Amino acid sequence: ALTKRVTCASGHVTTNRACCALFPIVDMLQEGLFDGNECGEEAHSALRLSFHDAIGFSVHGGKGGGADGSILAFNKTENAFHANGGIDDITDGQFPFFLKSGLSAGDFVHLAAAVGTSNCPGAPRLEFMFGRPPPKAPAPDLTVPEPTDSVTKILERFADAGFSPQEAIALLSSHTIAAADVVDVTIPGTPFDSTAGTFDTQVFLEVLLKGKQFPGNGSQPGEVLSPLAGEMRLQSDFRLSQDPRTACFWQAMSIRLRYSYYTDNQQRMVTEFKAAMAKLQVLGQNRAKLIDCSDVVPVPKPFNSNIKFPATFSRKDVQVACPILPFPNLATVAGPAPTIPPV
Ligand code: HEM
Ligand SMILES: [Ca+2]
Repeated sequence: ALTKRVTCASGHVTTNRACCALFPIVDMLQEGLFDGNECGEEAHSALRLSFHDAIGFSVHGGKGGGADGSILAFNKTENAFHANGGIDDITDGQFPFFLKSGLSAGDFVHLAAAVGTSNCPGAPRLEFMFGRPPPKAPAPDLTVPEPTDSVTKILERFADAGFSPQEAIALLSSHTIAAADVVDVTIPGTPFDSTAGTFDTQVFLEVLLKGKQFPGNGSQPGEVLSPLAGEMRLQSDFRLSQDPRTACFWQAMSIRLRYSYYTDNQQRMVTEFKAAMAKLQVLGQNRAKLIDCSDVVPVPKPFNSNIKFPATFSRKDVQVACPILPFPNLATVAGPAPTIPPV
């Protein structure tokens, strides 16, 4: 089929004239919110915000409106939920741009997430569907998973929102561009992998490595020993990497599968993440009523390198929990064990 092409007054090309209004908003976000196309804290937080907004939904009804921007519009209510600790930074940061944009809160939150993520090399170009109505009410408390939750509780919550265990792991690819401010308040900006500025598969490898220390003020709820100084490992990520229901999905993201359909693990991760995010970002919405404006989302820079064990680590440090997949020897970065700086 021929794709329709429209040239906007700004010179941008898109498939639907309605999308023209979004290009100036994308530019405003890039300059004002993301400090000039950066894969920094605001970009990371915009992605986290889209999850915390959308997951307030149940396929059985009785919860929130899903990907409707309620977390931004009703931030006074939702910020008070324990699982939303630290979210006020990004709702405060986004609010003035939201007001200037003229978009609905749902469109704004999910556009910001797609644009912020595009600043991270290796990320997929996420979809953006345009036209969410304003949110009706805040989501209820206790819809957002906590790092202290059991694997059963986490998988039940994802299933209630319409996601399989494999999709839950795909969504957790997001923790490759992530850091914690409130798990241990003495060390804000402590990343979950050694490359928080790159959307690579490093987090899936590092979560499997033997733990050695806590990065800050001892052991905090939701945290387990991490392999690298300056890095935080969430208890939930670690348990999901080890549980028989999810270990093979986790491990498949971290290694090259020689006989798989995918040419490599990076491609597998971004393909699965993109598909799961496309679903997440329209939860509770009637997709058929939205306009596909994905072509307003910037194209991310590629990441093509092979991931490596951090210096001093090797195959013997991997806590393999999926017996049916091979775990090949990756190269090890040269030099002494690193200390990961805060982001
Ligand atoms: C089992 C489910 C999940 C749990 C328990 C969880 C937990 C957490 C925690 C505790 C933090 C650190 C918050 C802080 O201390 O500042 C965090 C950060 C983050 N999470 Fe998750 N998360 C989950 C799933 C997801 C999903 C599905 C996404 C996106 C699709 C996501 C995206 C992020 C991002 C991007 C950050 C970093 C935010 C920043 O650096 O400012 N998380 N997560
Ligand atoms: Ca990374």
